[in-house]
Amino acid sequence: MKFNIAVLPGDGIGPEITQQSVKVLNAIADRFDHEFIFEEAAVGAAAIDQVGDPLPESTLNLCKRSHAVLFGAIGDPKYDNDPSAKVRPEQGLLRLRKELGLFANIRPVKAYEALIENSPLKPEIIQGVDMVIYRELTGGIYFGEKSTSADGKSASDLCFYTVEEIERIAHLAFKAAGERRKKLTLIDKANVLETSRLWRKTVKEISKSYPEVELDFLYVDNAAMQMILNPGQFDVILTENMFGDIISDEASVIGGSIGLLESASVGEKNALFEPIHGSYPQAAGQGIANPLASVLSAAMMLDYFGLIEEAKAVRLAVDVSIQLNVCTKDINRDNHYSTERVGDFLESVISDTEDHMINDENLNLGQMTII
Ligand SMILES: NC(=O)c1ccc[n+]([C@@H]2O[C@H](COP(=O)([O-])OP(=O)(O)OC[C@H]3O[C@@H](n4cnc5c(N)ncnc54)[C@H](O)[C@@H]3O)[C@@H](O)[C@H]2O)c1
Ligand SMILES: CC(C)[C@H](C(=O)O)[C@@H](O)C(=O)O
Ligand SMILES: [Mg+2]
Repeated sequence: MKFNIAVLPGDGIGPEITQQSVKVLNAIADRFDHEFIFEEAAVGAAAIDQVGDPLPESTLNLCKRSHAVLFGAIGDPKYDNDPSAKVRPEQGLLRLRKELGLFANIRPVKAYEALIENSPLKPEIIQGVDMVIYRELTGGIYFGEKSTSADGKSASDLCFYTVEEIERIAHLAFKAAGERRKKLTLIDKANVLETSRLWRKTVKEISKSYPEVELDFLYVDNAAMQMILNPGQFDVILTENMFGDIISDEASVIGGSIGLLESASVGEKNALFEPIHGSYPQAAGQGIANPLASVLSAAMMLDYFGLIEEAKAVRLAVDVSIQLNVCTKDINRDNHYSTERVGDFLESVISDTEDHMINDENLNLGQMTII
C-alpha cells in the first residue's frame, strides 16, 4: 500500500530521533512491500529561524494533504528563557493540533519486564503496569482566552470546555477500555473547577452507554500520588489537556525513561504521531537521545494505517533491542549505544529473519486501538 507521510523533525533531538523512525518505516516498507513517501517540512524554532513562523502555511498544507504526520519535537532554550518572546516554537505544535483537529492524544504507558530495575520505583510497584492515557488535546486552559494587563502586573488563561469536546474523547476512551481491562478513571479537579464538574457530569452520562466499563473518578492531586503508589490500578485514564500533559510525564517514570513513551494524536480527518518528550536541547546532536518513543509512535501510525502485522514487527524489534540492551544511555547506563546505532539495529531486526535469542514470553506486541 502507498502512504504519504509528512515528517516534521523540529528542534533539538527531534531530527535525530525522527531519522531513526524513518529508517524503521523504510525497513517495514521493504519487507512488507509498501510505499511510504516521506516529505519533510520545518516546524518550531527551526521554522522561526527559516521564515519567522513556527508553523509555516506550507508545513500545515503538507500535513493536511498527507495520510499522517510523524512529528519529532519542538522547543529551544532561547525561547524558554525569554518569557516576553512573542513568537514561540510551542505555538507551532499547538496550532498544528488545533488546525488538524487532533482532539485525542493517546499515550500508552507500560513497564517493560527487561527494564523493571531501571525505574526508580520498586519492581513490585510497577510490575505488569499497562495503562493508556487519553488526554484531551485541543481545548482547556491551553486554548482559552489569554491576556496580560497593560501594566504587565497580571495575566489570565481561561480554562474552557464544551460538552461536545468532552463527549468525543470520552467515547474513544470508553471504547478503548471496553477492549482492555474495562476500567476507566476520569482524572479531574471537580472539587474546585467548574470545567471539571462538567467533565464529571458528561462522562457519567456517557458511561450509561458502556455498562461493561467500570468508571471511577480521581482528583488530580490524588491521581499524581496514586501514579507512584499504585500505578497497577489504572487501565484507561481520561483527562483534560493540562492534567494529561503533567500526569503522563509522571507516568513515564514507570517505564524507566520518558524516551520510551510514544503517542498518537488523532482527530476526525488527521493523525499525528509524536513522542511525549520534548526537544531535550542539552542532548541535541550528541547521539544520546533515545529514539524508541519516536519509533513506537511510528508503530502506532502503522496501526492507524491498518498495517497490524507491520506495527507488530516494529514493536518486536523494539522489544528485541530492549531485551538485548541495545539501548541509549537513559536505559543502558554501562554500555550504551548511540541514537543512530539503535536505529540501525532496529532496521536490521526488521530486515532480517535472524533469530535474536529473545524470550518470547516477555514480548508485549498488543495492537494499539487508535480510533
Ligand atoms: N511535544 C514536544 O515537542 C514537546 C514536549 C515537551 C517539551 N517540549 C519543549 O522541549 C524543550 C525542553 O523541555 P523539557 O526539558 O522540559 O522536556 P524534555 O522532554 O525535552 O526533557 C526532559 C528530560 O527528559 C529526558 N528526555 C527527554 N527526551 C529524551 C529522550 N528521547 N531520550 C532520553 N531522555 C530524554 C532528559 O533527561 C531531559 O532532560 C522546551 O522548549 C519545551 O517547551 C516540547
Ligand atoms: C510543548 C508543549 C506545548 C506540549 C504540551 O504541553 O502539550 C508538550 O509538553 C507535550 O506533552 O506534547
Ligand atoms: Mg508534555
